[in-house]
Amino acid sequence: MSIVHTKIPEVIQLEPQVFRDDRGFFFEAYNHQKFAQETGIVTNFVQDNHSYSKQNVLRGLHYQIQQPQGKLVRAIVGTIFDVAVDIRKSSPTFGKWVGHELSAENKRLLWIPPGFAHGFLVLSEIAEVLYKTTDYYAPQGDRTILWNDPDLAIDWPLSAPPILSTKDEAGKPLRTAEVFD
Ligand SMILES: Cc1cn([C@H]2C[C@H](O)[C@@H](COP(=O)(O)OP(=O)(O)O[C@H]3O[C@@H](C)C(=O)[C@@H](O)[C@H]3O)O2)c(=O)[nH]c1=O
Repeated sequence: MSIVHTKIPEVIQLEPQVFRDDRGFFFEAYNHQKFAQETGIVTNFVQDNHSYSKQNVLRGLHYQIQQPQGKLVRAIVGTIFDVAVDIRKSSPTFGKWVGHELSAENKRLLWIPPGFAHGFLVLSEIAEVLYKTTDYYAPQGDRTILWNDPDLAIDWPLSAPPILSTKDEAGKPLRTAEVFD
């Protein structure tokens, strides 16, 4: 597994070693010990999420103000543009974002620590996304930051207007959103 610290160093891109043979391929999508050794982060994942989305679906930018979740995200079908936004007020990278392409093809994973908002845009015809989380779903603390907040200026690689949930259409700009200290 190779790891790359993104331009927000706590957000880490991981690329597993893929073993290919005549049958197909094999790789360890997650290994608790190796993840801890290579990233220095000891995680305790408690939930696995799986979503299916059509092209141009944009989910996000989501976080839980209570029970903040770290997320380890990958696409097992298709391609997504996966985005993490630092929403920790005391952080030198507060309000900054990183976006990385994750696909069934490149098999990359993105580690998004607690304290970040997360979202993704589906670039392929469909995408299935799997992600592990370090805390449970807690709907009362569920929050959404507006995907196109001009203060964030996320450069989404859009080819058409995004398909959004009602909740996400009503997201708040970072300026008025509840954030972490
Ligand atoms: C996230 C979540 C949703 N649900 C339910 C609530 C709702 O009825 C339905 C769909 O929920 P949402 O519209 O919030 O799903 P979605 O827009 O896919 O939300 C997800 O987006 C990505 C970007 C994330 O980072 C996740 O943490 C999560 O917020 O699933 C759960 O039961 N458990 C969960 O963990």
